[in-house]
Amino acid sequence: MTEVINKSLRDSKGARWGALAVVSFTMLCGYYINYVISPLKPLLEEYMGWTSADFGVWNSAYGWFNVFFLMLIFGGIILDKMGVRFTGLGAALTMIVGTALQYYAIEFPMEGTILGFKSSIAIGALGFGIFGMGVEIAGITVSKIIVKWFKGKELALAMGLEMATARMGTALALAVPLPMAKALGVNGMPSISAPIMLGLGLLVAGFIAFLWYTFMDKKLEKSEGISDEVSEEDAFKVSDILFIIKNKGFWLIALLCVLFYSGIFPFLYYATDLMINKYGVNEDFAGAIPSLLPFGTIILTPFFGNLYDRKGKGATIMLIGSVMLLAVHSFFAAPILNHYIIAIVLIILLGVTFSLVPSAMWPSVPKIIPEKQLGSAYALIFWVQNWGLMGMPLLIGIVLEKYCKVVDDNGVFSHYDYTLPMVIFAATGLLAIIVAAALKAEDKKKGYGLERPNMA
Ligand SMILES: C[C@H](N)C(=O)N[C@@H](CCCCN)C(=O)O
Repeated sequence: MTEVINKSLRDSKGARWGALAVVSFTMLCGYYINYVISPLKPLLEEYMGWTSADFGVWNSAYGWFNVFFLMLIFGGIILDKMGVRFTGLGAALTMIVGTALQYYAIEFPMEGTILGFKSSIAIGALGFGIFGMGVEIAGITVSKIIVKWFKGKELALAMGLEMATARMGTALALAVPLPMAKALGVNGMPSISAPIMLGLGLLVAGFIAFLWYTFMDKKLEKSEGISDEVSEEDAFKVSDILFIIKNKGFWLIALLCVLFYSGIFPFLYYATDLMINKYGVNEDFAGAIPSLLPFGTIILTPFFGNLYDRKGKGATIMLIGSVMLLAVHSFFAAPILNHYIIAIVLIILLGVTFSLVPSAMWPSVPKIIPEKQLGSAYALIFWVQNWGLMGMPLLIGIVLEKYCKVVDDNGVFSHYDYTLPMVIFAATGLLAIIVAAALKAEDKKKGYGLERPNMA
């Protein structure tokens, strides 16, 4: 007698890792645009008259719509109501529209001001804000997709691999734009918009990849006997938000997330400039040092994810990562430690830190929040995190402009002193330690299972 067993497509290794590869590529394209202007800061100041504060405004715009217009929260609700296919395609399209605006602002600089900002900064920042909305909603959508395919399996490894792939986009963005803008320049004038055009092309490719994923998603649901992407029973209800925000474990993860990521992502916006101003690295190579950070995470995030899947200890991993964040930024702040080799070592250590916390944090959320509320839970965490991603670049930009300009004997600007900004970044590490310790204690009390392996 032959036994017929209906297997979910999730059970096929090829199908689930294939789906992961496709959606991870979409994230890689988005992460490239996240950082594309960071290495261009010196060129933007020299050739387009930007100040550090302009740079800070542009980068903080990433969170404007997510934070003030609650677009991330709406995005999470849409995700739980409409499903991953609709939301993911919408997010990928939004990234393209936002980036087109950024390209326009850089390629066709405008005179005058809008709402007190230089016109080009205002238009470009608007574009970055729209892009930020798209890439964040894409991020929560992809997180939900990974849980859909990998729950009870290699969840943390899969999330680690997705982040690793996305970070290749970050590495590309830190290493390529400056040499590319210079190489494609004409008559000594660099082509600052060219790296953004490259990103636009990548985003279109990312959109096509996600379109491909939607077919895989349909197949998965068919294999599980689901005809409608969101069933009546699973549909999102407003009471779900109340359930999430009443959960102390959720708030501790959200707080740790905003503190930890405020010490990393905004730091990356300024890292190339830090290398030039503090460590005296040549402009042409300065982006290469921070780009080591994502490279390290590409290997280590899946490594720690796999460790979490098999051995557990998620809360401990997050605590160790937070301690390392404080240590690394404190060394960056120390004025006498200014040899570029120290910068390289610190960036590598920051890469380890940046692998530890995310590899344990994101796969821990499904241990605290049920799957049908996951879209909204990830969205709320991203929303809290976006306050930091928005506020921190602005704060650092203003601090640099007001308190960190060093002038030479003739009163001419010579360089930025990065001590104070780095002390601010170190403070995020200190606060993260306190929250990570509280999360570990809460896990012990409530039994979320953060210290237990993910795999059954
Ligand atoms: C910037 C974004 N809000 C974010 O936090 N991204 C995380 C990845 C979160 C999704 C994990 N499946 C990152 O570390 O890049």
